[in-house]
Amino acid sequence: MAESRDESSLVDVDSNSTVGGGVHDVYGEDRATEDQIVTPWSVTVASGCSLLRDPSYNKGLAFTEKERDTHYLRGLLPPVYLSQELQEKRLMINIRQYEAPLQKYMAMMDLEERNERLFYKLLVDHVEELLPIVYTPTVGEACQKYGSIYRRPQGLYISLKEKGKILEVLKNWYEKNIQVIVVTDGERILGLGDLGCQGMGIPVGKLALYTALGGVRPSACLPVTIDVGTNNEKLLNDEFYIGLRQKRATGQEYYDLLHEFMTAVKQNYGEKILVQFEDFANHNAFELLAKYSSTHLVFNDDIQGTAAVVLAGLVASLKVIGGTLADHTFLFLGAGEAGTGIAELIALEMTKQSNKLLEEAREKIWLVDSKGLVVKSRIESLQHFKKPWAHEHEPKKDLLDAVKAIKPTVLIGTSGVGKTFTKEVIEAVSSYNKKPIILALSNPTSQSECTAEEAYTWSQGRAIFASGSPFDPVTLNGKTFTPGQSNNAYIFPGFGLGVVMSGAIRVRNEMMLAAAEALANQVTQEHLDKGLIYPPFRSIRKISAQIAAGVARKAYELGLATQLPRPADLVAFAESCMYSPVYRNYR
Ligand SMILES: NC(=O)C1=CN([C@@H]2O[C@H](COP(=O)(O)OP(=O)(O)OC[C@H]3O[C@@H](n4cnc5c(N)ncnc54)[C@H](OP(=O)(O)O)[C@@H]3O)[C@@H](O)[C@H]2O)C=CC1
Ligand SMILES: CC(=O)C(=O)O
Ligand SMILES: [Mg+2]
Repeated sequence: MAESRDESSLVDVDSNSTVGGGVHDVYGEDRATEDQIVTPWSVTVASGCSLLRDPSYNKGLAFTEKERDTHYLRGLLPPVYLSQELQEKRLMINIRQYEAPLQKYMAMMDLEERNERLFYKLLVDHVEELLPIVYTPTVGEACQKYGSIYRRPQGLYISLKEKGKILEVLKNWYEKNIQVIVVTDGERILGLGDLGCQGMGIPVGKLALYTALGGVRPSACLPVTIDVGTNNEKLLNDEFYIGLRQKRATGQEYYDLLHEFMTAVKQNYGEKILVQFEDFANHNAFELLAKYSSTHLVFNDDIQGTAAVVLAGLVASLKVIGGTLADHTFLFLGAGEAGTGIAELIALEMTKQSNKLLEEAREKIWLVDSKGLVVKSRIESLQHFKKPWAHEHEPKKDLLDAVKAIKPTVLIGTSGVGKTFTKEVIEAVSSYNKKPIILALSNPTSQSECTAEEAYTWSQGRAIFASGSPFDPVTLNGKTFTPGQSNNAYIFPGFGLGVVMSGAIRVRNEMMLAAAEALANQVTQEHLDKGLIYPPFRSIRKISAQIAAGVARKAYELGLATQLPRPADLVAFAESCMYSPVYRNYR
C-alpha cells in the first residue's frame, strides 16, 4: 500500500511501473506493472453492470473470458473480445467521421465518461490530432456552448451559494487523493472573455493534459470552477446557462469566497496540493498569485506557464538567428497576464545570462496595450503590473507606430484580439530583420493576432513563427513551412509532475526557468531546420519527463522538495511516475 510504503523504494521503481504522480496509490492499481493483476476496487469490488458503468475500470469489450466469469459480466456483453488496440482503432475511425470539431469534442468527452483508460490511450497515441479537440481551439467553442452540451459534472462547481460550506463541498468529490487542482472563475476564458460558470471546460481540458501529456493519474486531478456570477449578458439571457444568473461579485465578497476556497483546499488536501490558477481576469489574477504564493503551492499558468514556454521558444530561436536575449528587442501587443508574465521571465533570464540589472534588462522589452505604447508619461494611470515596463518614450497610439519606433527583433501577440498583426505590421517588422520572430499567442484560433499563412507570406517566408493555437503547414513558392505551437501545454503537465513527484511545497520562478531550459534543450537541429522552435507534441511524454526532472532538481536545490531521499535519476523517476492508460487485468 502506497500510504505505508518505504519512500526509498520509490527511487528504484520498476521502469514498467505505471504509478501515477508518485503518491497515494491506495489500491496499488496504478503501481502494478502492466502484466500484474490488480483488484478493480470501488467501495466494494465492482462487478456486473456497476463495473461496466465505472469509467475507471470499464474496458468495453476487452474483458477476458475469465473476467467475464469472475465479475458477473456474462450476458451483459456480446461474445466477442476486442483488444484495447482494436477499440482504439474503431474509436478513431468514428471520431474522424465527425466533421465539426465540437462533435469530436463531445465524442471524446462521452468516451472519457464511459471508459477513461481508452480516452487517455487515444489522447496519448494521437496527441497531435486530438489536442486541438480537447484543448484549444475547440475547448473554446465548447465553453461558449457548455450549457447546451452539458451532460455530467466533470469537476466541482463552487458558487456563492456554497459560501461557508466549501470544505464540505470538497469532501463531496468522489476522489480523495487529489494532487492537482486547476481552478478558474471563468472571467477570461482564452481570448473569449467572460464565460462565467461555462469556463469549466478549461480546467477539465487542462487536467486531461496533466494526465495525457504529464502522466499525472486522472484520479489525482480535480477541475474546479468558482462561480461568482458573470457580466456576459448573452449568457445571463441564455435559458441553458448553467451558472448563477447574476452580475459578478467583486471586492470583499469575491476575495472572501476565494479565501475560503484556498483555506479549505489546504485543510482538506494538505500542504502539497498543487493549485493552478487559470483564466482569471488580470484584475484578480496578479493579486491572487501574490497573495497565495507564500502560503500555498500555487502558480498562475497564464502568467508563469506561458512565460516558460515562450522563453524556451526564444532560447531555441537564438540557435538559428544568433545573439543572446540581451541582443534582442522585444515588443508585445497586449500588456496583461501573458504579456507581462513573459516579459518578466525574459528579463529575469537576461539578468542570469549577463550581469545586467533587472531594470536594465527590462529596457529591452516594450509593451503595447489597448491605449498604445506603455510609456512613462502614462505611469499614473497604469495598472501596477504594467508600471515596470513604462519606459521613457513619446506616446505611440497603435502597434504599427510602435513597431516603427521600437524596431523590434521579436514581436509577440498577447492581446486576445485577432487580426491585429496586419500586413503593414508584419512587413515593417520584416523590413528590420532578416529573420523576425513572430509569436501570435492569443487563443483560440479566431483570436490569433495573425495566421501562419499571413506571417509567412507577409514576411516573404522569413519569419520564425509560432502560435498559441495550431495552424497547418503552409506552402509558399514551393517551400513548406511548419508552424510551431507556443502554448503553455508544453509546460504545465511536466511542471506539475515535477512538483508532485518531488513533493515541492512552493513554486518559485527559478523552477519556471528550469522548465523553460528543459524544454529548450529538447529542440534539436532537425527541428530548427524545419523552422520549428518547439519539439513536436508527439514526443510530449518524453519532454514532460525532462521538464519534471528539471523542475524537481531545482526544487531540491532550493530546499523546497520533501520527497526524500532525492532519486538519483530524476528523469527515470519521472517516467516511472507516469500513469499508463493501458487496460489492467482483474483478479
Ligand atoms: N499561447 C498560450 O499559451 C497562452 C495564450 N494566452 C492568450 O493571450 C491572450 C491574452 O491573455 P491575458 O494576457 O491573460 O489577457 P489580459 O486580459 O490580461 O491582457 C490582454 C492585454 O491585451 C490588451 N489589448 C486588448 N485589446 C487590445 C488591442 N486591440 N490592441 C492592443 N492591446 C489590446 C489589453 O489592454 P488593456 O490593458 O489596455 O486592457 C491587455 O493589456 C488570450 O487570448 C489568451 O488566450 C494566454 C495564456 C497562454
Ligand atoms: C493557453 C491558455 O492558457 C490560454 O489561452 O489562456
Ligand atoms: Mg489560460
